[in-house]
Amino acid sequence: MQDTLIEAIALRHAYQAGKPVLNDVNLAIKAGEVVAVLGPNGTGKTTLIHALLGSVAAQFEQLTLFGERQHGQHRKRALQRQIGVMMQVAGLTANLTVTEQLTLFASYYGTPIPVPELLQRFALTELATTQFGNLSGGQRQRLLFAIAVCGAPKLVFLDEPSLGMDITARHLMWQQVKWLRQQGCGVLLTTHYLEEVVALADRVVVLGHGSVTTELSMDVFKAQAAHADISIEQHYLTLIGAQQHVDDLSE
Ligand SMILES: Nc1ncnc2c1ncn2[C@@H]1O[C@H](COP(=O)(O)OP(=O)(O)OP(=O)(O)O)[C@@H](O)[C@H]1O
Repeated sequence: MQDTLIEAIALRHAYQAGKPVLNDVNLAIKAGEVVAVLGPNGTGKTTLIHALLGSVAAQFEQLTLFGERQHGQHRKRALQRQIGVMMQVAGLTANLTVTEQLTLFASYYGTPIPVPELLQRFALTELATTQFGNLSGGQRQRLLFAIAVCGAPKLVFLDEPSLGMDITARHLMWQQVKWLRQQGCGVLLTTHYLEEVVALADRVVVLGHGSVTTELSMDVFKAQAAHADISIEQHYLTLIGAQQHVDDLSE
């Protein structure tokens, strides 16, 4: 049986009293598994990652991280180090070069991935001496992804990692996610690109207004679409209850 890396039961969070963003969300990620968390804008995907990391004060019935029960917001440093995180908003020092950034972040870990390997894996070799402030949006995303995995984590949270990436960079990112999975890493991926979900995910979790509305394996997701003779995109729109809305707009 695969190891469960993280398991949350009845995760709840509200930024403002009386306005819950996460409502009793259950989520588990196993070693070597890519779980795509999907849902329309504002349904709580980023908040879910913050809640798991303890960067917001979420409540839960139970949260287990690498087999250890967690209490409140605190996460032990030793456990945090085993998690790689790439969030949508991440500021890095503008005047440090790509190599300097990677060297700095890798130095926080005991057995990091060597910087030359990171440069090569994330197609950053030609940008090695470029300062962060002079990188394009997609190049910054590649660097942020490399930083997220530089400590050879067991679990990775990727919040819309391919935002702004060109097609080549996106495919390169996919290869690296597949490589992480081969290493036994568990991956939580949020994305609005369904082709990415089909290429990478083993399991799909759909959030609607902060609750899990659908959870199914990628095989079942694809089979349901094939059975209904509709595209993956149409199937997803049906699952989130938006197909009728799209049909109405196109009439
Ligand atoms: N720091 C905050 N303070 C107050 N409300 C917040 C905060 N961050 C997010 N929210 C609200 O919480 C809800 C969920 O936001 P979240 O960013 O988790 O959604 P998301 O599913 O990741 O969206 P997207 O697909 O647009 O990235 C939204 O209504 C958002 O306005």
